[in-house]
Amino acid sequence: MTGGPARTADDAGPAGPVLEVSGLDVHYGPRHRRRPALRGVCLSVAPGETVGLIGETGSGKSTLARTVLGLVRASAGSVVVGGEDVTRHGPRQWRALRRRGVVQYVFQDPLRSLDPDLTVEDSLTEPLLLQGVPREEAAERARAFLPRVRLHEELLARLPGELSGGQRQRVAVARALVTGPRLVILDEPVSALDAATRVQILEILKELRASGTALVFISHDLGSVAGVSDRVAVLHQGELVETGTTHDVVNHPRHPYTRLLIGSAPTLYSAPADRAEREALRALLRT
Ligand SMILES: Nc1ncnc2c1ncn2[C@@H]1O[C@H](COP(=O)(O)OP(=O)(O)OP(=O)(O)O)[C@@H](O)[C@H]1O
Repeated sequence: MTGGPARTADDAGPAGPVLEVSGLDVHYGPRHRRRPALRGVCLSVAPGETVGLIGETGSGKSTLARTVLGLVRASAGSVVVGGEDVTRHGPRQWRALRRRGVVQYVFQDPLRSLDPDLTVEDSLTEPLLLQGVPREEAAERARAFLPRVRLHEELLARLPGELSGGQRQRVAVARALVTGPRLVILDEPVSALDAATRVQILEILKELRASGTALVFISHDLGSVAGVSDRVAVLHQGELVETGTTHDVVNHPRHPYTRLLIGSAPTLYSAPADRAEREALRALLRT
């Protein structure tokens, strides 16, 4: 970020975007074999908004999530989280940001989001304790959050390994949201779940939208994000090719790749669902 006094995540006004990604380039590999994973990505997320980020495998979705979480370095452009430019943050600054609970995350595999040695209760109270909430109040707030993710109190004493996949993911969602962060990045949170559990988690996410936390919901499947998201952003080969309200993107997709994605989504109505047109769109994308 250039110019103006340095701002921190705590003094950012509530009206400003909670996430502002501008002209983001990310490369992987050694200098002589650098390959671009993201090119010129711009994405803005307002407080309390849910944005679905979709794209097929290898399009750069996880790279974008990991860059926003400070796990991957940007080669160019900027990432501003809660008003704080985090693009050049080092590990120590990131630790401080995570400690303040400005941004949280949920990964596809809940075992990656949860410490296998912490009980459900400890997993839920830990982020609150890190923020300085007294232990008793933290335990109370963790307990009070359980109904919002449809978990029963009797699970509080269990370790992640003693839960079903769906229960684990609900704990991961609760852990990410219990502190009321400004922004939560969910990277394929339902992809590893069976159909019934997927629907349950999607319903929970839909209800949690009212909490005021902004969600970036990443998926290769437009059908999963469409029911939950206010807006949808479409990544194709490292570039954001389309962004719009979910209604507009689903009903009037402008980019051929978006039309292809919609045509491939079995649960969505779409004009180009016809195989011949899909093939024509595929050919267009290859040129
Ligand atoms: N650590 C890494 N080192 C080198 N290349 C990587 C690394 N991580 C990802 N890539 C490459 O960057 C590109 C984008 O990968 P990314 O994982 O962001 O895609 P994605 O859309 O999340 O895919 P998926 O849906 O399969 O998770 C791919 O070409 C991938 O091979």
